[in-house]
Amino acid sequence: MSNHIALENVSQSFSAEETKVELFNNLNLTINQGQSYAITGPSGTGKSSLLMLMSGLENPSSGSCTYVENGQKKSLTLLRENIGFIFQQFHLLPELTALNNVALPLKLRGDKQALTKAKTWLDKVGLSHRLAHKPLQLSGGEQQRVAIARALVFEPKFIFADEPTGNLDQHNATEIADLLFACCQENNAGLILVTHSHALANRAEHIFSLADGHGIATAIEQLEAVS
Ligand SMILES: Nc1ncnc2c1ncn2[C@@H]1O[C@H](COP(=O)(O)OP(=O)(O)OP(=O)(O)O)[C@@H](O)[C@H]1O
Repeated sequence: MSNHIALENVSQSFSAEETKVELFNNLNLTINQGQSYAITGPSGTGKSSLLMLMSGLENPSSGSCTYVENGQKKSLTLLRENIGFIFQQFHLLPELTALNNVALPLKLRGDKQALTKAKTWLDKVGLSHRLAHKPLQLSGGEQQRVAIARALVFEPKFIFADEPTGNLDQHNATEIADLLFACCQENNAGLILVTHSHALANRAEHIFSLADGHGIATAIEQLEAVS
C-alpha cells in the first residue's frame, strides 16, 4: 500500500460555553499520496475542521490521525515539513515580491537554490513576467498562482487546499484548478481540497461528502468521482 494518512475512529467535538458541537463520530478514512480528494458538504458541517485533522494542525477529541510510511505508523507532526497549504484568501506575505514569497519555504529550509527553484516554479505557473511584483500588485488569479508555486516549490507529499478557487471568477477558477491538479500529479503529491463547487469536486478521484443532520455531520461517504 502506498504511503498514506490514516484517520481511525476519529471523533471531533467542540465545547463553547453551554454549546457542544459534534462534528464527526468514529470516522475512518485513508488519504493516499499521489491521489486527489475533495471534501464537500453544506456550510458548517466540518469541512475545514476535517482538513485540519488530516493535516495534523488540530488533534481529534478521540481516535487517531497518523502518517503511514512504508507500512510504519508515524506521528502526523513528522509530516509537517512535507505538506503545503493553499487558502481562499491566498495568504501571501504582502511585503515580499512574488519571487521571495515562493522562495521563502526553501530559504527557511536552508536551500541555497531557493531563488532558482522559485523562478522555475513561477515560470511553471505562468508568472515569469511578474517576479518582482508584490501581492497587491497582482490580480486574484495571479496571487493564487503564486500561492500554488509556494505550496509546491519544496515538493511536499501532500497539498491541502481550502476553497482554492472560492475568490476567483469562473475562467480563473478553471485555470487554477487545471494548474493545481497538474502540478500535484507531476509531483506525485496527494491533493485534498475543500470546495462548495461541484465542478471542482468532480475533478478529484475521490469525494468525501459531509452530510448535515440537525447541525451535526452524521454521515461521510466516499464516492468515486463521475468525471
Ligand atoms: N475551535 C472551535 N471551537 C468551537 N467550535 C468550532 C471550532 N472550530 C469549528 N467549530 C464549529 O464547527 C462547525 C464546523 O466548522 P467548519 O469551519 O469546519 O465548517 P465548514 O464545513 O468548513 O464550513 P464553511 O463551509 O461555512 O466554511 C462550525 O459550526 C463551527 O462553529
